[in-house]
Amino acid sequence: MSTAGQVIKCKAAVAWGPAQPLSVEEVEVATPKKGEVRVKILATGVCHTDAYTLSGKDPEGEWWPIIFGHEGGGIVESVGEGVTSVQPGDHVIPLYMPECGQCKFCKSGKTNLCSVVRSTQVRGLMPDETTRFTCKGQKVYHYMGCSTFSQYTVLLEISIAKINPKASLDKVCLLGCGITTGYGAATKTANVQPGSTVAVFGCGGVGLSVIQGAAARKASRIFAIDKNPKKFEYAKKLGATDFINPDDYDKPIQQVLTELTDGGLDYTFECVGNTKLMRAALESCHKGWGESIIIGVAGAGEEISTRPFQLVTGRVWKGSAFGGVKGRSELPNLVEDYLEKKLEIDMFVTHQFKLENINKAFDAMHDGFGDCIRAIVNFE
Ligand SMILES: NC(=O)C1=CN([C@@H]2O[C@H](COP(=O)(O)OP(=O)(O)OC[C@H]3O[C@@H](n4cnc5c(N)ncnc54)[C@H](OP(=O)(O)O)[C@@H]3O)[C@@H](O)[C@H]2O)C=CC1
Ligand SMILES: N[C@@H](CCC(=O)N[C@@H](CSC=O)C(=O)NCC(=O)O)C(=O)O
Ligand SMILES: [Zn+2]
Ligand SMILES: [Zn+2]
Repeated sequence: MSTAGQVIKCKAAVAWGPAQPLSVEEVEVATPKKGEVRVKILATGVCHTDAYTLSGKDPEGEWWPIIFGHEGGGIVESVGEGVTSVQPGDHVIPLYMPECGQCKFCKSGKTNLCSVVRSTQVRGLMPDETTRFTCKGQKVYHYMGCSTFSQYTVLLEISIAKINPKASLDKVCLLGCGITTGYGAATKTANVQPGSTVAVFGCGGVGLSVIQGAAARKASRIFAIDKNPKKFEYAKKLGATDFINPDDYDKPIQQVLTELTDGGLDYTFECVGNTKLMRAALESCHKGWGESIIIGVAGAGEEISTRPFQLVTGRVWKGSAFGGVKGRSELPNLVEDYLEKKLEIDMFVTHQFKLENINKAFDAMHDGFGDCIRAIVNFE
């Protein structure tokens, strides 16, 4: 029976305040307005950025109660007025980085940072300054324009990538953030060249995806750097050639790496969110041309530093959001790569939970034993 045109009551994990466990509640999900789409979420990954904002330390995340989640996969349930690019039944990935195709950023051809709705999205609102969720009579805020920790969510049409329905949503949901971010950072932001040398600081879901991207670009040496040696098993399978635990050395990691690579690396990537490691990653780059890409999200108020001489002498510091990938036009190609077995995703799914146990998914992510790359919440 169609639910189009009706308010849907369903389950969602609601965050009522910072640093509290999520609470699975019945929520009401309003009908999609003009340019909006209501999506039934089948699976969602849990990303460190969800935990970061839940911790209360995200300067852009002060809106409670809120429904987190931004790494989902689902099926279109109904569409609002004027929506033409998707229809009920389409398989989709929500995008925290929209692609409107019209704004200054989209038209520049230089960036994926579509900014047309950012001012409302970071305040947990739809562009009309309202939300589509209520719970216990209270307004509930959206998160990163996605809110995938809900059985149903409302998204903007420009925040949806339509994908091949042959792909399992409980795998390709990871393209909604972690895998696309790392893979894109290597293949788009850095544009790693064949034969080059690469070092990846932090081998979680994001860093491992950088490794996969660097291997796809036929880098000659790929250093996997992590304090947790269990991550090296995954790194090796994805193409890393060298494995370094900084705790095994009594000198700075940048010195270790420059000595091992005749002066430094062509590309380095920081995939932890640690500002000291960001400096180490920059200073591990080769003089004259080495590029360091910051991907990790650092804590509020933290700043990066280095001697300006590091830049004067030709090292380049860059950042990457969502891997520089334009979600609507480029993400569906990654799904095709997955279906053609050119892109590994399955290996990243190390833990699965039902929505009722979503807090255990956060625990798994934080457990520190190194056996969780990505925890998935399955809704069905
Ligand atoms: N820019 C963007 O668009 C995006 C950014 N992010 C950010 O990227 C970062 C990485 O995400 P994700 O891969 O999911 O995170 P993980 O925590 O899964 O991975 C980080 C890895 O780095 C290890 N580590 C921690 N400290 C060090 C250190 N000093 N030296 C070497 N290794 C270290 C961790 O080990 P251990 O587990 O033992 O702590 C872990 O294995 C996060 O900050 C996240 O918020 C995520 C998605 C998009
Ligand atoms: N709000 C935080 C910064 C959060 C951040 O850097 N987000 C990344 C995506 S992280 C995904 O897991 C991003 O792409 N940001 C681009 C944007 O426009 O928000 C803070 O203020 O520190
Ligand atoms: Zn994320
Ligand atoms: Zn745009």
